[in-house]
Amino acid sequence: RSCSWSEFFSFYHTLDEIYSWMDYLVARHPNLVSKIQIGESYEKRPLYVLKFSTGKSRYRAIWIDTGIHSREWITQATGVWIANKIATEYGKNASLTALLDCMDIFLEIVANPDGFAYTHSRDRLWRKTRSINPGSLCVGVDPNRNWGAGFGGLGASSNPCSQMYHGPRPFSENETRAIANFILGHGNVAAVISIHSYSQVLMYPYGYTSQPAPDRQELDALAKEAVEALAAVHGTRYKYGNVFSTIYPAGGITIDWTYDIGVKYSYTFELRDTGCYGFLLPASQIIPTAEETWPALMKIMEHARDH
Ligand SMILES: O=C(O)[C@H](Cc1ccccc1)CC(O)(O)C[N+](=O)[O-]
Ligand SMILES: [Zn+2]
Repeated sequence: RSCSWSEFFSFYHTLDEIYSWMDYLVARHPNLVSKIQIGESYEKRPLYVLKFSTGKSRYRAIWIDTGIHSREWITQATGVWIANKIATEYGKNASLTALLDCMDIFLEIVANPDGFAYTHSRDRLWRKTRSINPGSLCVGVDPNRNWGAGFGGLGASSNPCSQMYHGPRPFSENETRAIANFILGHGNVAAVISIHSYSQVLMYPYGYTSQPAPDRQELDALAKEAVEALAAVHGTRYKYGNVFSTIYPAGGITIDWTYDIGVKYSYTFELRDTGCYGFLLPASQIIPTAEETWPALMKIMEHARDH
């Protein structure tokens, strides 16, 4: 039985299957795709990032991460589909080709591999990293509260047993520190898109304060365009707005830190659904979810290229 790739994208996969597939993609598209390691997890797993680049020089870059919360399986699956989409449509799709002719894309599909492995082996609903908290029986830090912007503020907990435990200090986690160091080291990242699930929302800064972001007008207008492009595919409706007022206050989040270091186009997606299945979204919804997310991503990436 030949296993067609569309079948591959229709299923959730283990960490090893995704890492092997990354190597397959690189081997199949050696002039466009390469794999870099930005660090290692607490349990010493490699943190791999796929680089999509046509340029010899270092173009301005777009960063996309999926799976930073390990239980949000639709996000890693969407990351796999996005990687394949970029690799197979470069040279065919005019707008993607135009984008890659002057931008690089960096995609970290499994941003929390220790947690992801744990969702397969022990606890499907594990969210945090798997680092040991000294003096506590509770394991892990919330990697979306561990960033150095509004760290330890609203919407984060100092209790290691909490799902929103911010950790002992900013960037205490290998997994967040590796991304931050990569973005700072690259020095030319124009957009950061951190993909979560669920609740069907597209958000921009801030989460740590109710103060409006200086660029909120532009970020809001772009979010509106993006969710309209998303809805046009399968009719899925997203809300959009700043984190603080759209969902809840949250200090120490990825996009507040990237925005505050100067990455204007910092966004977070909360993919399907709105609570019917939640984190246990059926695999039958992987391809439809990825298909509708793609035009929204393209809107943000093209805008970042042009501004
Ligand atoms: O609380 C979170 O970190 C996200 C919501 C969010 C996402 C980005 C920035 C601030 C908050 C919700 C979720 O994706 O983690 C789903 N959940 O609550 O488990
Ligand atoms: Zn999340």
